[in-house]
Amino acid sequence: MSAFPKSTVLGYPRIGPRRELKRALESYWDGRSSRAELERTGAELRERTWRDLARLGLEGLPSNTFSLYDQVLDTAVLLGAVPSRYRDADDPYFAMARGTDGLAPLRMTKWFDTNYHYIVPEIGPDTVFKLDAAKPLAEVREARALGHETRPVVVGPVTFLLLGSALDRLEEALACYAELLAALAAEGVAWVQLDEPALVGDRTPEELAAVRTAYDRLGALSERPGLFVASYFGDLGESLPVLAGTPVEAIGIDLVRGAVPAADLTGKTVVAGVVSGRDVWRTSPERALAALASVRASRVTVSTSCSLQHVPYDVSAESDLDPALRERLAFAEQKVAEVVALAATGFHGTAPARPSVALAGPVPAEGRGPYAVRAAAQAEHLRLPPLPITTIGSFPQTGELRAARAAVTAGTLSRADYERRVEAEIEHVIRLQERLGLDVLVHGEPERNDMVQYFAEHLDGFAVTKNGWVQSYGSRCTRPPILHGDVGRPEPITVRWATYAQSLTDKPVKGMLTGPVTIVAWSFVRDDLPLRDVVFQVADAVRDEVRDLEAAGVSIIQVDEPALRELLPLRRAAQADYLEWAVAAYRRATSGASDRTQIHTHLCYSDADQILAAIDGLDADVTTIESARSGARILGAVSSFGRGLGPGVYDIHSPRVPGAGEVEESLRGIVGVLPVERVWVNPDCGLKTRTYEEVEASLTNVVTATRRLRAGLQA
Ligand code: MET
Ligand SMILES: [Zn+2]
Repeated sequence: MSAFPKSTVLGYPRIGPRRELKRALESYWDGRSSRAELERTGAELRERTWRDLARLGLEGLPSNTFSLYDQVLDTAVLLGAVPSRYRDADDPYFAMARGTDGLAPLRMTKWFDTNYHYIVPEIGPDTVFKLDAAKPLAEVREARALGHETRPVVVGPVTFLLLGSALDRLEEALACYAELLAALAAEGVAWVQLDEPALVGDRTPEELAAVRTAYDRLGALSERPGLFVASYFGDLGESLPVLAGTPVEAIGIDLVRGAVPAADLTGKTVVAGVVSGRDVWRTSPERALAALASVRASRVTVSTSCSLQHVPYDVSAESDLDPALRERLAFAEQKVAEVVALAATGFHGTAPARPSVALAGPVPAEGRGPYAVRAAAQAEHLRLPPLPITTIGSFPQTGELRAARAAVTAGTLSRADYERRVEAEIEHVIRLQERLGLDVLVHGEPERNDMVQYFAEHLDGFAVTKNGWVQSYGSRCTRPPILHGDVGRPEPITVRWATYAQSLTDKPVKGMLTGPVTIVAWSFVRDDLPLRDVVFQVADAVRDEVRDLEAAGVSIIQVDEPALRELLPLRRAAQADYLEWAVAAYRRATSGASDRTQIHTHLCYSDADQILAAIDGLDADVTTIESARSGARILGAVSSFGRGLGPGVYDIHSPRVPGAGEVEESLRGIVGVLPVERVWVNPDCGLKTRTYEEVEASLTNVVTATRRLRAGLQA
């Protein structure tokens, strides 16, 4: 077996430096281009990545890190775990990812504690595991034709099965992995990378036994490449001795989030993740070298802490950033260069001084009364019908609006003209909601490029990038702001749009804000202060905005926290502390409102099950929460909250329009579990990714269904 290369990365961004993949996907989905054209874009992006990594001097190039949608979905296809209902679709792969007219997509959720979303494998009694190794083999051959030997990367069996809640199918899955390893060996592949991020979470004895079985079994195969099991996003903990006891030759350890293991790993190669794949800061060479020098193993390879898919491509594309800030930054290209540079040294260095720790300011006194008092004051003031209908905030972001924003940046459209367009859009959205018969209206968020970036652009302490895109799911990308200094709110941000919208209608208009945890979770955050203190600084800025909205006459204010679950530490031991300060931050942001002001919060994407007590602790008057896409599992759990609840009645991630009957059924399910007087009717999430046509049809059906239920209530 050849030695593991001295430098590598666990994965690389794939959306394209100018989001080429996004454009190619959307064009294919819209029927403007063929599958062959899409494949061509994919091939160009792969070629470019391998060329760049080789040019930077990286030794170990990964392959199969490219994906047309998601690497977990690719693994499902690899193992034959394609539910039969998708097999006859025109394009089964995208039917699973996005749904079709007649088929709902597979469930999607967040990849560990990142803002990347993967497609949840559906493994049921009908699943027949059967290897289809076409994709990894094709990428190995494609790279070879370009002059690169590569290490295919595949999600490992334990993580894949845990994500699909099917660890009991280990034997069948292992048979496929064994066949895959044989096929790769026959292809002349020297190393394969099996990603097992699930091993950094708390694992039961049964799960640890599965790790042992899996890697003993795969390790015992006679015809196979070297096995590199990559962990990331934290410490391996109790999984490390188990893995170390199997015949795998190389183990990947995240030395940014986790500590250098005390264990002696002589006999193994340790692929040491010392360059962070989760932030945008330059690596401290002293800290990295100190970590590298203290690993006890037969061989140490320098690597990133996880795939670089979570960071943007290249700092040098950011000419507008303050040079002093730019100096501190490293995106994917710069991080590869750091890996190469570290590998070229002899791993000698000293530990750096610890960063100084700032204390959070005093927590503002709680201003709000108990829920019963608030609810009475709000009911009196708002006079809403039973089952009030609302939306989550955003309406479709039209191409015209995006073009207008680009024109302002380019200097070809004046700010005043742009603001008139935003107002016209707000008026359109208000009229549409009135016509459809919604009860609590929104202004539609047309002025926001993104729910976090927009606030970052208006707060001190943040910088925004031009090209710093990171894939969120499929073709969707976000451009996380960079929180690099102390946060402050120099002036009101949303008040003028909210009051303009309210001036157009007699129905209440909700003010829409992004919560402190979400703003921080979806930004790249300074690493010289404890996260909690950074979040509290943001919370104080949101608190100022809540106060100003209220003073301007806005009587419902929604503070979104879709990322509350995302920052939850993967290890249980650290979770309570996080949840305590996250909830405190939310209350700090919202508790300046009077009892008469109704505070809403919104959560989505996440498996909320683990953080229910914290969601309850937010003490929002109304909680709207994704429910339709995740199969309404959440209902029973939230029924104890005792305040307003809006479980989503339809999935907004798919272009499919739900029928009125379907919405009615889902609503009946909801009022079967929750007291009807507390139920709100709303979609799973905001509507910005949909078209007006879809939105109008869907909301029409939502109103029809709600009216049928209301009629039943009166009868
Ligand atoms: C990801 S949660 C989105 C909430 C936001 N208010 C919207 O409607 O788009
Ligand atoms: Zn949402």
